[in-house]
Amino acid sequence: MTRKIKIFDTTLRDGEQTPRVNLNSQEKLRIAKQLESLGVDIIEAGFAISSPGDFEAVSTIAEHVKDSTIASLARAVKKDIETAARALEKANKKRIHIFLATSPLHREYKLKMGKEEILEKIYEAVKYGKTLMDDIQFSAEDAMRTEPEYLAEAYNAAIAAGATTINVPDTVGYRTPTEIFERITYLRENVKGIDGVDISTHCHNDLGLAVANSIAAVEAGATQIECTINGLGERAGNTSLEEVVMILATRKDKYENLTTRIDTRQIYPTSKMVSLLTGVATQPNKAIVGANAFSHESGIHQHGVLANPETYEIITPESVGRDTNSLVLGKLSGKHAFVDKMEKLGFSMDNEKIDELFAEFKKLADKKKYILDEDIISLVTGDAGKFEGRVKLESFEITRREGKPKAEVTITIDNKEQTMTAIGDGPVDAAYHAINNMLGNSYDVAEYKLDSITGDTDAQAQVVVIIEKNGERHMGRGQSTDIVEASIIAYINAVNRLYKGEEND
Ligand SMILES: CC(=O)SCCNC(=O)CCNC(=O)[C@H](O)C(C)(C)COP(=O)(O)OP(=O)(O)OC[C@H]1O[C@@H](n2cnc3c(N)ncnc32)[C@H](O)[C@@H]1OP(=O)(O)O
Ligand SMILES: CC(C)C(=O)C(=O)O
Repeated sequence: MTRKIKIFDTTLRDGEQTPRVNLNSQEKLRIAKQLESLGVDIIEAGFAISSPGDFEAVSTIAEHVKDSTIASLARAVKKDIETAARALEKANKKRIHIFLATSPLHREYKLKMGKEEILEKIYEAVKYGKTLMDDIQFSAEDAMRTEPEYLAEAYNAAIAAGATTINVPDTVGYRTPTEIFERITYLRENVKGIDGVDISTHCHNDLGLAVANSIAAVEAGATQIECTINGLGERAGNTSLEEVVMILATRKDKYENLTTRIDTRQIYPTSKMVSLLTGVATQPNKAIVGANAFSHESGIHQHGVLANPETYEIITPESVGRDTNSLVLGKLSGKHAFVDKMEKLGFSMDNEKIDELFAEFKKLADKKKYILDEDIISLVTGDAGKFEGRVKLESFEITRREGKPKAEVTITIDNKEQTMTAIGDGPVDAAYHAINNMLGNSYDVAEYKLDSITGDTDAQAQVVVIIEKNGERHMGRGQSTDIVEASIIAYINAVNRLYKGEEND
């Protein structure tokens, strides 16, 4: 009998808990739309009570993404649950994800609650959630370090109150696959009504076992996997979506009865988009989506692959959306080829947006010989990341004076144009000095990261800058074929986000 495995993506919630990652609601919406095209069953869009920005992101996604169920996290607290329900009001399919920790450490030191009090809180919270919507998921935080008998009681309470999914997180990534298998088996044998609900797994990667542990949970009967694109998440991250999905898809001999709704051809574009928008690059040797995942360097391997790719490849690049011989676009390409490429990469948008992006594409094609898939993904991503703020770059010029770079930068601040020159240790440093002089402020650049989006010397660069003021950090991103321009755009983007944050305070 076929068993459908639901994919619950938490890139926008646990993934956003990755240190330094901070997405605005338009960026989150762009990712959510892509997750919908990917075929994700449930998108955890955020933690609505945590900030006005997260509330806005959850409600925007609820309004615009209709195929996937949209979920918001909530503590076992009435105001969290109410806020989650309000943010989800416009969703076609919605879920509140209520959590409460159950392990001895969390009970004693964090919650300062006894066992009975926790069981009551679980029951009350889920019961209250049920008055607001039908689909309620309950997670026992730190389940895998909780006494098995008590954990079963916690899930008994959640199911008795009406939970439709019970999630069994390995919150600190402590367990091994055998232990996960045994724990899920134990719960299946000891929790009342468990056959009528989905059993979910949520594994962290502290010991590098998140993917293996998720698969072990599924082998023991779990029907939902919680995961993130590129394995993003708190500390060492979560189960990576691309890896668990491709394990189930590739090992059909072993998992012939398990299916997911994921369109695997959307995996690579989604991974690239998330990496560009979050500013977190994937390591080259990352399974499935890393730059080297389908590269063959050594002679014996190359010989084998030329004779038959299956000698050294268990997955085809095409099956995960890494088209090796796809149509190359350039400055002479027309709109049909452009739209065709966008569709193949899983992006659907209205005609007005396509016209806008096509114009951007032509400008880029004037600067670059070939436009690769990564360039198209970055065009769409860059568009989502655009942030119209108080400060705008008009022009800049870099020259050298007495051996040092000199930047002349023109910006508008609240529509008033200003020009300033400054000298620096390098061209970026000089440009930042000039901008700071015009802003009348100097921000600490806590981080500056430069990545190339594609190869070649005419490649697009992505710069991520994090600036700091009064202990608060603001991330900005810029993309251009010119690294100084990308750096200036990223800095101005970060300043605009800082200003926006101050307006909201
Ligand atoms: C395992 C996970 O990933 S859980 C999700 C983690 N994600 C986040 O924490 C990001 C978003 N969090 C936030 O924005 C804030 O922590 C908020 C808005 C939720 C709460 O902020 P604050 O009210 O300032 O509380 P703070 O974060 O300092 O402490 C958490 C409080 O919630 C309590 N708490 C923690 N988990 C739960 C829970 N599941 N149910 C009920 N109460 C809880 C803690 O005991 C503490 O209570 P106290 O204030 O009475 O001591
Ligand atoms: C809220 C829960 C599911 C969580 O993120 C964890 O336990 O890691």
